[in-house]
Amino acid sequence: MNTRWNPQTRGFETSARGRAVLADPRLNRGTAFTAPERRALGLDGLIPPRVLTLDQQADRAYGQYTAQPSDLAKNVYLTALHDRNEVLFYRLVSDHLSEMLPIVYTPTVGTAIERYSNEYRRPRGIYLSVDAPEDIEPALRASELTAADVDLVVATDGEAILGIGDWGVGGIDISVGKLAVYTAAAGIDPARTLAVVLDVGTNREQLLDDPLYLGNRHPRVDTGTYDAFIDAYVTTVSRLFPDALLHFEDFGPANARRILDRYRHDRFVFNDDIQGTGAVNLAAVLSGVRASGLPLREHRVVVFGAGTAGIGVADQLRDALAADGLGHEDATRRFWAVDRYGLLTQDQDGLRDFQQPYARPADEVADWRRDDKLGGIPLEEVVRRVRPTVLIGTSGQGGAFTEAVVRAMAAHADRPIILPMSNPTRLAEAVPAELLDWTDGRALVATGSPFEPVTRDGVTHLIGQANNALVFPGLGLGAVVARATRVTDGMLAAAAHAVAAQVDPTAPGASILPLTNELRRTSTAVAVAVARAAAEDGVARTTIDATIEERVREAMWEPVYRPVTAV
Ligand SMILES: NC(=O)C1=CN([C@@H]2O[C@H](COP(=O)(O)OP(=O)(O)OC[C@H]3O[C@@H](n4cnc5c(N)ncnc54)[C@H](O)[C@@H]3O)[C@@H](O)[C@H]2O)C=CC1
Ligand SMILES: CC(=O)C(=O)O
Ligand SMILES: [Mg+2]
Repeated sequence: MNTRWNPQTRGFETSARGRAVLADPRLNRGTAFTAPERRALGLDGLIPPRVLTLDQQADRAYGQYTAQPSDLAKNVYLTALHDRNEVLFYRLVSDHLSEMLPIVYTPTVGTAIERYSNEYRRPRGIYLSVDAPEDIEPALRASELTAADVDLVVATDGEAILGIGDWGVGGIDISVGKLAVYTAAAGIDPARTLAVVLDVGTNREQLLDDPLYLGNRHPRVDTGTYDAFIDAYVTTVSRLFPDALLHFEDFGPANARRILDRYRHDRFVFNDDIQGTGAVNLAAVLSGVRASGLPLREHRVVVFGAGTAGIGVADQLRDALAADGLGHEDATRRFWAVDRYGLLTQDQDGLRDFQQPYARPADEVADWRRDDKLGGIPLEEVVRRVRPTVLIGTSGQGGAFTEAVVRAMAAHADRPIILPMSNPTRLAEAVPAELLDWTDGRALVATGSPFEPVTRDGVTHLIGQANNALVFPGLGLGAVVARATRVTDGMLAAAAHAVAAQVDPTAPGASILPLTNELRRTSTAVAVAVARAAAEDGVARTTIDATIEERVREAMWEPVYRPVTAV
């Protein structure tokens, strides 16, 4: 049995017949198969006689979806639909993007990952095991995709899923969820993508003890074994699919930065938590700066949670402050990074290499209040001393931006920019309604997971989602259209500026980021900006000219049925 996409006819050709057609989610259109198609594909009698349109199917599916009793059940329903009929799945998600994004993505994808081995129905993606590195190539080849067929591979090692930690093989659902967002938000062709989990074990006892756990039942491997496995993955996937962008997701803090730095200069790789998050945060701050009126170079930034995302965020923002006239050194000194033992200071043991640039000299903070239980200078003291204008949360610590912290900040900032970016929802450092209350409606807020608008004093404040989902889909699309060979800092900065340019944050209650129901428009703008930046940085393999916007739109896959020809 053989199925292939014919780019000339823009349709599928398949030797599959009967139930095999219905079992392939790329080909299957269920009750929408027409009478001639049913005859040609051996489907007569296998489907009820009425032929429905995609619109009718989408209506029915929406009814089934809304009847599900919980968010997790909705996620399971959509996963099953995805496995059954890919076009219908994307049609449904695209039609109800704001409603369904929280189900296929944060927060519910977090629950789905925690429940992976219990809710498992059928496989999706590619499962690579550290115990069988020799199987990397055969597993990738089993996708039946050839060198020119793959645009994007999203891989996780499952160690730092959102803010919920190590979930081992269940992490595959974050790769699947990110790909669903790539397609729904930016029209990345789902047939040209692969979701991967790099199963290197898990340190979560609960999983190791669970007889149903589906991943490798051993602790995470040592660094040497890990690095060799990652290298085998990167090398093999780049050889088999030389044009594919390798997206890394939710790696742990000991590995994420190291792996990115190892490959970013000579491979087509992207770490979403470092680079995508950095870009969306920069967009939120640029937009907040417009609303506040205080020039970028005058801002002071506290980052709470100095891990993969937090320092990724700091690095891109630091470069923007530097470019706004401060220079690298002075810009770096505008940052105070707080982690689990309080403010990062140069005399602290155990700082990670990527944290070190932001550690403050010990003598500068010698008289700041320390908290002995914490083992350092707490967030509240940092805020009182620093008087920040921007406060960013990437700690995974729900509620960490307390009333005292926020009021201390608001005492010295007219329009405090406060971004609780941690996911899922329950781990947000603060919720928008409280932030607006504690700041008398002055705070400029965006959050990692979705929140409802907040109305106070007659003003409705729309809450933008400071989530890398505003960046990575368009970044991927722009990189694919430009046929880029690297993801450069220029491409990330261009993405951030493009996102910020989508909104007018100056109106009362306006969101500082584009809303998710406009995600497709945002992704288009990001893709155009990224393609142009790729050309400027000399990493594009096509000419980028005035037609780029049209080319980006044309490249976007739409959820409509394509012809299926029996061969
Ligand atoms: N909105 C967005 O687009 C994104 C949000 N995130 C969120 O950021 C959070 C962190 O993710 P990663 O950076 O990937 O994880 P990570 O594990 O690399 O970093 C978390 C950091 O928080 C620190 N931390 C832990 N407890 C703390 C405490 N009590 N006080 C201060 N710091 C503490 C850890 O030591 C670590 O440095 C997660 O909740 C994740 O969902 C991550 C990526 C994108
Ligand atoms: C959004 C995302 O990438 C995270 O929370 O890890
Ligand atoms: Mg992530």
